[in-house]
Amino acid sequence: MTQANVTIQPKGLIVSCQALEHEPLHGGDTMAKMAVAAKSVGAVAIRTNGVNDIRRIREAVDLPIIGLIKRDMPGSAVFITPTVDEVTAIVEAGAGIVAMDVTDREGRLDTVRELIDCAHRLGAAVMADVSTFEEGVAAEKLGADYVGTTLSGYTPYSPQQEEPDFELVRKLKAALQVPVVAEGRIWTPQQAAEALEAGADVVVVGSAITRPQLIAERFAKAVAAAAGKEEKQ
Ligand SMILES: CC(=O)N[C@H](C=O)[C@@H](O)[C@H](O)[C@H](O)COP(=O)(O)O
Repeated sequence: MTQANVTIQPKGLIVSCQALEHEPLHGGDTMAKMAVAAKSVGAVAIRTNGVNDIRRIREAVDLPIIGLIKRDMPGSAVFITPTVDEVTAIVEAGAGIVAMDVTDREGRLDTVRELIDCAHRLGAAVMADVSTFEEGVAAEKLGADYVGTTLSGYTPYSPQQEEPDFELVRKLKAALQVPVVAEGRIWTPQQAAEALEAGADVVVVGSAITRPQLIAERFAKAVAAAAGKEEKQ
């Protein structure tokens, strides 16, 4: 798959290496090390947040980088690459693909074209993070090079579920020309494989690989539940 100057090997695994400021792995070269680990097992690209991690990962691995900047904007629910300032910073830091919110909130679909055009002018491709089928269709029309299911479950009007949204993957694949990225709540290798069966061109896995506190939490909860059961017996 070639968009702008970037190629992502189809049917591959993309590892999202992200740690926000409040997370234990934030800072330094920890996410770059995660990216090295991902590359060592054949990951075809890395998705990451923030200028520091984009730069460090750019130096550490020669894989395509999907960059984003999460920024809270006062009075807005949009937080993934909200403005052209972030688009510019992401490309300058070395990402070849810019991920951004392309949801139907706060008139975003009317204003996001400026961000998409900006990324393209700078020579980068665009991954649209959407939450519904309609947003995916709109994203392709607006010029996005990839459409990902990233935000399904994170807008109030999209399905709120614990499982990945494979139904959205299926519907997008049937309607779009651009590659469809399955992303969000993929926790097991089986689910990653299922994403491809649903029609995804590539699969992004994040927390299940790179957020140890969330991985550990699942074990801790299972152990606590089992301990509770034993006590009752
Ligand atoms: C909703 C949102 O903010 N998603 C973010 C987008 O970049 C990341 O926090 C996720 O880790 C990423 O989408 C991968 O998903 P998961 O970690 O579920 O595999």
